[in-house]
Amino acid sequence: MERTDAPQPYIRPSKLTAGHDLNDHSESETTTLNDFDLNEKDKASTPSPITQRKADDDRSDIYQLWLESRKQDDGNLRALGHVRPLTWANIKTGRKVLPFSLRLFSRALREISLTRLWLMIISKATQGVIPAWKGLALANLLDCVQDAATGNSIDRSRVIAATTMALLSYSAAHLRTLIFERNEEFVTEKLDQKIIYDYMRMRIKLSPTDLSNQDTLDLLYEASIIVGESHIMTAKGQKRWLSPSTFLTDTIVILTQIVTVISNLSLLWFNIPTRSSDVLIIRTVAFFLCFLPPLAEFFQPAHPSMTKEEEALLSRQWMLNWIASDESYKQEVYLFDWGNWVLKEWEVAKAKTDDYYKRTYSRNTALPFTAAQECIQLSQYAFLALSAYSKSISVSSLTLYQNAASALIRAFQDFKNALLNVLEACFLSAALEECHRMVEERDQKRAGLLTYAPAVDEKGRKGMRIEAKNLSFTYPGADKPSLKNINLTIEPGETLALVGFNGGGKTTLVKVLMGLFEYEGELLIDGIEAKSYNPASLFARTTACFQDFQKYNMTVRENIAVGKWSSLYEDSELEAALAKGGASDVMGAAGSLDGLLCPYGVPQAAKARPEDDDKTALSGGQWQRMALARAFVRTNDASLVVFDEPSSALDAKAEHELFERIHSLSLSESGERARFSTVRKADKIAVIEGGTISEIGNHESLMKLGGRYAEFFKLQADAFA
Ligand SMILES: Nc1ncnc2c1ncn2[C@@H]1O[C@H](COP(=O)(O)OP(=O)(O)OP(=O)(O)O)[C@@H](O)[C@H]1O
Repeated sequence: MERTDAPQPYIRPSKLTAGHDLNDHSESETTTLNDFDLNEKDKASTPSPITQRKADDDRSDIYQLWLESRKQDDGNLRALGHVRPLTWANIKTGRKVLPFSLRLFSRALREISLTRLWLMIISKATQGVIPAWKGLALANLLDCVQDAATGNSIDRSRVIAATTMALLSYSAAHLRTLIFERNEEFVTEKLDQKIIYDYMRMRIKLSPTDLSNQDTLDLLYEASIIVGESHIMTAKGQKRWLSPSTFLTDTIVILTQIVTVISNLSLLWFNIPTRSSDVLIIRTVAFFLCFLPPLAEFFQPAHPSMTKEEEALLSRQWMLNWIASDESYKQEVYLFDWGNWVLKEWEVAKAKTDDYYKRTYSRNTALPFTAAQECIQLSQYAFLALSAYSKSISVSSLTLYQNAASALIRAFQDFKNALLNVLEACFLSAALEECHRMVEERDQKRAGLLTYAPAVDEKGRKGMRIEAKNLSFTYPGADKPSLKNINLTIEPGETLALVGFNGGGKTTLVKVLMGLFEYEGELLIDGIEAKSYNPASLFARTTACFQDFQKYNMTVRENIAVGKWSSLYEDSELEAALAKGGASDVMGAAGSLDGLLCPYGVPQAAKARPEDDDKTALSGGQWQRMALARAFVRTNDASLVVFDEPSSALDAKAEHELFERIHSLSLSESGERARFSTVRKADKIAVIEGGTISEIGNHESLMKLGGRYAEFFKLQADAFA
């Protein structure tokens, strides 16, 4: 990578410190340099959440089919993660979705040898024949017993043959497991791992913009179920977990059950020995009676669906459950004693979600069908008992019939459950395939974009030249823009500090300027529209320490190398970054660069678990220094350096040292005390209020203006006087 040792610009949104009630200032007091208010035309050009959703109508066929699978009879969409019922409409949609789902699985199956796959299919098919074989073997054995009981002569060879067949049939199931089980485990494990790995890769590639689109989030939620990360909600309100191999294993279960059904039906038709002339009647009636109980299953009406409000309350219930059980909430729950409130709120939410279950059970549609099944089953036995009474049927035939009938009922039940699972897996994997497609399509588009290379300007300065013209941004789902008509220029090597009220838009502006969000208006990097660059090439030239940095439960080495993974084993580089972040003492506390850090805060609590024994817990400020080291490790490659509230958890000495280092990066002037003193050294200072720049200039010009900046500066200077 090319290195830049020349001055680099940094954008430093400096937030006003607590203790000054600056939020009391009304918007009307704002001294506005430019008229940044949106006129009607500008408002029209700012994308509203609705126009964003409309644009999603252009989505692919997979997306449309996935959406169709969520449609309910009343026209509303089924809640995410709620099982689709087994209806003809869903089966038809499933058939259309199948080629897309198969694409996902065929990619994963390529990793598995065809021989192994065929072995699995054959072993499962043989499993389907075993119940019929067992039934037949038992019937033959019973025939021998009956002959013996009625005093007929015993044919020894027949008894031996029947016993051997019974033994073989009963041990066949165990033998099949012994021989093929490992292969089945291997195939499903490989399939699961490949799909989960691809899913992780896809999620890693998603940008913050992707993740702020509600439709994408919906797709991701359903995609996360098929990889076993999240659960599905059954019609009875129970949680169930699926795995990627569910699709394969349950498709094979369907095949197995088809074999079971065919083998048992042929057994019933061809192998019930009867002794009288009413053979055909008995066979026909017995045969068709077997179909009735399972058929009744398919005509059960679906459970009612949840309303939006019930769905939201169910999420609230889970959230409250999480607050009660997760240790990260413990401190506040315990100290503020709001555990009882959590329990009470859970009960309130539960009372409302109970309405759904009451509705489900008041319409217990399963009952008449279960009763019908039982009646049919009883009538089968009554019919057969009568046949036996009239000596139309033998004991062995009766047993064979009973075995075959129950095997058929079980097979239909398993067939139905497997079909339900395959159908669900089909829709969920379609959601996953759509996410893959989106990411692939975007990657292809990006391949044709420009690669950013830092230029040297006419004054010999390296770094990015950033120019924003009428830049606006609205968070997807928000009803008003967070940034409105921002106009500013940062020259290479220049420093910009952003100041303003909480919620003014400083972090949002920084993230938009970094290319993390899509925007309206123009953003030029070295004179070229930012959207024309491949974002990865821009990010390779950017470093940042975010306000909401992460604490990784990893080694010190890994915690820093997050900023530049190529330096993972470059000890001197990592140690230099630690020193720049003021975090050298962290290495001392952890023992070495390989010491494990614990993000849970309180060491005793963390060490309550054996796996946490060798971890080092850090203070808030120490974690912030680690995050700074992460940002500093890539400063040599960076043309844009961003610090968003880098000193919020630092003590006064550490803060002073940090800004000294930041200024040495950008060659700014030497510093004074406290936070605003660091801001005054920036080449440009912008005051952000209500998503617009209300003042921009250097410290002297803004002080002379006597506007908002001068007011902020005076307030903080007074606080330190
Ligand atoms: N993910 C989001 N979705 C919708 N709106 C958001 C989101 N994040 C921020 N906002 C809104 O954007 C506005 C600007 O927020 P931003 O975080 O940029 O402010 P800030 O100036 O950095 O505030 P602070 O000083 O408190 O960090 C706020 O009104 C906030 O409600």
